Amino acid sequence: MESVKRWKAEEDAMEAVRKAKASESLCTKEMIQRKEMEEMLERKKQEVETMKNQRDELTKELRMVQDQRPILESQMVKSNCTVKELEDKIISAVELLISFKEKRDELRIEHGNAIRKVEGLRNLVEWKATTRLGKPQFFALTFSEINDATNNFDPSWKIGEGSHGSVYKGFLRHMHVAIKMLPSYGCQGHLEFQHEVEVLSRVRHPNLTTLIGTCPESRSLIYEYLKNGNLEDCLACRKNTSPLPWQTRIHIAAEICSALIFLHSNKPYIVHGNLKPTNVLLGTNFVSKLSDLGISRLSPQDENPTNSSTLYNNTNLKDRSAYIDPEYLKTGEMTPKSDVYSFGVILLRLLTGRPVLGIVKNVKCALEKANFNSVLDFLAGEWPLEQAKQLAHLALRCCEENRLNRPDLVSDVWSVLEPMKTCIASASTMNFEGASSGSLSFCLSHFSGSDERSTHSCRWFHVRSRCNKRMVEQRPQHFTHDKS
Ligand SMILES: Nc1ncnc2c1ncn2[C@@H]1O[C@H](COP(=O)(O)OP(=O)(O)OP(=O)(O)O)[C@@H](O)[C@H]1O
Repeated sequence: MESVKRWKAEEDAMEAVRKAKASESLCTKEMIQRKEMEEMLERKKQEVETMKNQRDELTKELRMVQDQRPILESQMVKSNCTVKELEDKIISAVELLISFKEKRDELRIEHGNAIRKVEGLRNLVEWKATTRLGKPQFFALTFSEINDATNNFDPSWKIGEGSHGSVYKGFLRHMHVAIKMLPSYGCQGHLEFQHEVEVLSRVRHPNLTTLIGTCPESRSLIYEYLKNGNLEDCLACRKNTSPLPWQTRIHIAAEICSALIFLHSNKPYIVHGNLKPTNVLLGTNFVSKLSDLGISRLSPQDENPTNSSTLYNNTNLKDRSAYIDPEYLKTGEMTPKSDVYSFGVILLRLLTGRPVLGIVKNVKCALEKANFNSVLDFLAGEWPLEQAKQLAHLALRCCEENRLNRPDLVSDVWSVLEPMKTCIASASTMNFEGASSGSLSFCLSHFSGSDERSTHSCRWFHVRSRCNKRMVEQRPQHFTHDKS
């Protein structure tokens, strides 16, 4: 019994020791956990501290920014105002510039027209003076004068070479002249040559190149010098020439027509007979004058203009024949209607600027297909389409194979060209301030076939001129451009 009690007591003691050990290890574990928790807590505290610091700094910065905000906002308002002011200034400066450019263009055109008028009047006065005196002043010059005038025929003074010889620029008796050196006499005698030249020198018109004199010794003819070269070079923009505006082209067509009417109305009539763009010379402000009048009679080689191939290659020859009246080629008979044919081809060249070969066919085709715009020379600016078409139809009538179907220069051609020419001139001087797209269509709808054609076309051209200003701005002005 005793032993049982002791065993039980030992058992209890062992159980108590076990429990004590278990609670000791639990306590150790808890202490470790507590330590870890305390460390974590410490770390979190530090993090919170750092975040607090950052928050404080950010709050400080935010406050500073908030303090600056009204200042920045007022600065922004100020700069917006300045930008607006500058924009307004730029807009008004651009408007001013555009109006200055428009004014400048108007003045240039006015200036050009005024100079044209003066030139025309001067030529008229000269012509009247010479016809009143009965005989124009005509010089017979010596070879030595011609030699001096051309700086001993300096090759750099040579300005052209045609089928009738070379042309030199010269300075003679204080004048710029063009000296044409014709080939040898052939069958023509000295007196005959002199007589022929004197007859030619009496034919004077503002749109005919004036023959000033002759040098029978060297068989040369002395003409006034036209500083803007020939129409062919201008249409092809050779030698750095700028494209001719459509207004100038219409002027040129009218001037050629006027010179031809003058020649044809002579008794007996005079036929130019060699009309082509190289024989249309352009002087100051692009006033045009026909050259080479009667030259075929002075040149032994040229019975038929298509035969004189000495100086020409095949292409040139073909181009030349494109201006020749087909009836003349068939019959050998040259009449004023032969000039009308050549004039028609020149008019087509002025309108289209295209090569002469096939030009009649091309324009006919374009008109038939209602595609005329595609053949117009856009380099000339914005053509007035209806008027350009009217001119194209007229030109095609001039180019009729049958002479009898070709129009009359006075009643059919001049009657169309003259009002157009006048309108272009008046458009530049008229102060048609109310021009707008509305007035443009008004003028368009009233132009053709009206009794008031002249008035309407004046307005029309004026409006059209204004519409063309943008293009004109990008073009050097022919009216004032000195190309000598
Ligand atoms: N009076 C002039 N003023 C300025 N240049 C001129 C003058 N006469 C002729 N020229 C220039 O010389 C070139 C040659 O003229 P020319 O009349 O001899 O030959 P063309 O007209 O070319 O051909 P063709 O002999 O078949 O008529 C002209 O195209 C022109 O450029």
